[in-house]
Amino acid sequence: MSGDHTAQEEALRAELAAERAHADRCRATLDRTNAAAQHRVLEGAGVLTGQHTGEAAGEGVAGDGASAEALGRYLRSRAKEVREEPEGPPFFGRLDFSDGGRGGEEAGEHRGQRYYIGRRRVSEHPSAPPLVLDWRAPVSRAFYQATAREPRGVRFRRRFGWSPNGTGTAEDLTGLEDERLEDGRPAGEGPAGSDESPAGASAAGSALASRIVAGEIERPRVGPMRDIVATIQPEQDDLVRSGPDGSMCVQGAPGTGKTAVGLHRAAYLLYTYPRRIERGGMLVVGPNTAFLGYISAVLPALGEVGVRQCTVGDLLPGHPVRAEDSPEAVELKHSARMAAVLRRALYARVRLPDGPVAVPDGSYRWRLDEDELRAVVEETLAQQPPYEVGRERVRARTVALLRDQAERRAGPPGGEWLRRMGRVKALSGFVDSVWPRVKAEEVVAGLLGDARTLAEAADGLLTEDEQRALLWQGRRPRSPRTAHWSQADLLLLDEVAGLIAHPEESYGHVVVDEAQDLSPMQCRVLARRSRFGSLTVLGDLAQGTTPWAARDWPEQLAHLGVPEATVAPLTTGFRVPSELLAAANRLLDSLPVDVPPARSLRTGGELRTLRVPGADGPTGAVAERVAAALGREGSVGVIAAGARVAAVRRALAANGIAAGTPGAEQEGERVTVVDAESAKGLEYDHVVLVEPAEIAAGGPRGPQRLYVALTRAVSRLEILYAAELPEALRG
Ligand SMILES: Nc1ncnc2c1ncn2[C@@H]1O[C@H](COP(=O)(O)OP(=O)(O)OP(=O)(O)O)[C@@H](O)[C@H]1O
Repeated sequence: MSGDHTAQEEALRAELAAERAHADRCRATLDRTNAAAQHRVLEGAGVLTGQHTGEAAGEGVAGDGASAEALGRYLRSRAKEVREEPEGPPFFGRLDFSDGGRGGEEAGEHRGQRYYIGRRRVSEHPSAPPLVLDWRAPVSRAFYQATAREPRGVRFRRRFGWSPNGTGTAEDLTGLEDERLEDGRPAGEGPAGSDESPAGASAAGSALASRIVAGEIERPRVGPMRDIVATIQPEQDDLVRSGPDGSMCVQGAPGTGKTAVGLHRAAYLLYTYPRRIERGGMLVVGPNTAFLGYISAVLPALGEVGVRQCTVGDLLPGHPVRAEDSPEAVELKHSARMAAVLRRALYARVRLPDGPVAVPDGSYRWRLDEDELRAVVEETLAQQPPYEVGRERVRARTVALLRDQAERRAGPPGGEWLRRMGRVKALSGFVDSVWPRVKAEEVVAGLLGDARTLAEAADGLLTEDEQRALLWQGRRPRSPRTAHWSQADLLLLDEVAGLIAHPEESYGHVVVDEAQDLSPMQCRVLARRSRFGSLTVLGDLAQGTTPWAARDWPEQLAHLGVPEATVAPLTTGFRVPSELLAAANRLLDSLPVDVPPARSLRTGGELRTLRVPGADGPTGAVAERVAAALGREGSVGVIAAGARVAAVRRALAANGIAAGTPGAEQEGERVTVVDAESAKGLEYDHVVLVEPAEIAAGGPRGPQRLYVALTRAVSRLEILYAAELPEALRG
C-alpha cells in the first residue's frame, strides 16, 4: 500500500514539474512580448511626436500633424496599458482531446490536441501553435461545458491550483485536479495521484465536485471583485457566449453571478466581435460609484481596458445641479408619461404656415402657396424624424418646390442656384417661422416655467395636481441659461436633446447592471445610446428599491428599446450560504414580484440574531460585534438604514475601529459601513445588520431593501435589533 502511495506521489511530483516547466516557458514568453510591445509603442509614440528619429512606426499611418499627435497619444496610452496588465497565472486549465473512436470524431479538428487555457493567449511566434489559448476562443468552450455525459471530444480536463497570493510564477502552481471525461479510455500521462474527481461528475450538476472550483467559491472576500474566468459554470457560460444580435436579460437571484456574467460577456463580445463591438464601443452601466469602484478591476484583469463604466447620471448633460425637486415631482420626471409631454412640448414649436411666401431671385419673385407649404410641414411632421432632421427636410422640400417652378419656366436649374435658394433670407425666414431652431434647455425651461405651455403639452397625460407639482414656483429663471436645474431635470434635458438630434455618444453594446432600478426615463437615456439595440440587461426584480423600480421585465425592456429581448433566469447562488438564504427566501415570498427563489451552492453559513434593547442599543453593540468579526478572515460589512449610518460610524470610531466607504476602501481596510440602499451588488464575508425593522419600514420599497441587505453575506450574518424583527427573520 505505502509503496503504491509513494508511486502516486512520485507521479504527481513529475506531473507538477512538467506543468511548472510549461508555466516558466509561458512566463518567459510573456515577459518578452510585453517588453517588445512596450518598446514598440514607445518608439512609435516618440517618432510621431518628433521626439525620435529612426524607425518610423507611424509613417504612412498618420499623414498630418494632428492625427500623428492623436496616434502618438493612443500609442502612449497603449504602452501604459501593457505596463498595467496585471500579472497572474498564465493558465488555469488544460484540455486533451481524444484521438480515436467516437471521441476522436467529436473532437474534429482538435483530435489528439492538447490545449492550455488562460486569461490571454500566449504565443512564442505568430506561426507557432500557441502555448496558451484565450478562454474566449471557441475551442475553450469545451473547458466550461464538457461533462462525462457529454464530453464534446474531450478526453481529459485538468484544472490548476495556484497559490492565491502569488503572481503566477511556476512555484505558485501548487495543485492539479484531473477529470477523465471519456469512460474506459485511460487518461494517458494523467498522474495516478492527482486530485481526481469522480469521472461521472458533471461540471453542471456538481460544481463542488471540483475542489479548486469549491475553493474559489468559498474563498474569503477581500477588496474589489475578481474575475471568475477559471470557474465559470455551464449555465453562466451559455449567457456569456451568446451572440451580440438582439438583446438578453438575465433575471438572477442574489449572488447568482449576474454581475460576473455581464462583465465576462463584455470581454467575450469585445474579443469575438472586435469590429462591431470594439469599434462601436462598450458601455457598462452600474447603479452608483461605490458599485463601479467594486467592479472596476474585473475587465482590466481580463485584458479589456477600453470599456467605459459609469452610472446613467454620468451620461446626462453636465449642468450643475442647483435645485431640489419634491418627491412627487421627481417621480413624475422619471415617468414614461413625461417623455410624451416633452415630445408634445417640442413639436408645439412647429407652426403651420399662415400665408404664401415670396422668394426674391434677382429681379424675379417666386411665389410659394400656403397649401403646398402646409403639405411640406404636415408630411414632415408625419414622418417623425429627429427635430433637427425635420428642420432640414422642410428646407430641402421647400427648395424643391422652387426647383419645380424654375424647371417649368426655364428648364432644370443648376446646383449653385439650388444652394443659393436654400440660403435665401426669405426661405430661411420661412423655415425659422414654421420649424424654429430650438435648444433643449429652452424647451424644458419653457415647459416647467409656464403653466399654459405645460397645460397644453400635458393635456390628457398629467392631472392638474401633477402639473402643479412640476411647475417652477419661486425659481422661475430669467432665461434658460440661468435656470437652476434639478437632478431629474437633467433627464428631461437629455430626452429633449435626443428628440432634437441623436446623441453623438453611442455604443455598440451596453451592459446594464441592477436594471430593475432604472426609471422609464433612465432606460430611455440608455436606449438612445445603444447604436444597434444590443444590450445585456442584468437585474433582480426582488431587489428593486427605487420608487420606480420595475415589477416585470417586458415593460422595462420596452423602455430600454429592446422589447424582444429574451429573459433568462439564474438561480444557483455563489455567495449566500443556504442557511442564510432560507431567511431571505421567506422574505421573498412576501414581496410583490414573481421571481424564482435562489438555491445556493454554498453551505456552512452562520446566522445569529442578537436582541439589544433601547433605540440606540443595536448601534451601541456594533463595535463589539465588529471587533469579534475581525478576529476571523475576510471583510466585514455593517449595513444599516441610511439615517443610522452616521451614528454607526461614530460608534466604531469611538472604539478605534477604522471603517471605509463602499467601493473606496483603503488598502487593508476590512470594515465597511454602508446604508442598505448602497449595499446593492456588494458582498462581505461577515455582515452585521443593524435594526432590520428600521430598514423594512423605510418607505414603500423598504422590504426590498431589507432583502438586499439580507443577501450580502458570504459566510456570516449577525442581526442586531431592538424593535420587533420582521416576520421572515423570526424564529
Ligand atoms: N462561477 C463562479 N465561480 C466562482 N465564483 C463565482 C462564480 N459565479 C459567481 N461567483 C461569485 O459569486 C459572487 C456573487 O456574484 P455576483 O456579484 O456577480 O452576483 P449577482 O447576481 O450580481 O448578485 P446581486 O444580485 O446580489 O448583485 C461574487 O463573489 C462572484 O465572484
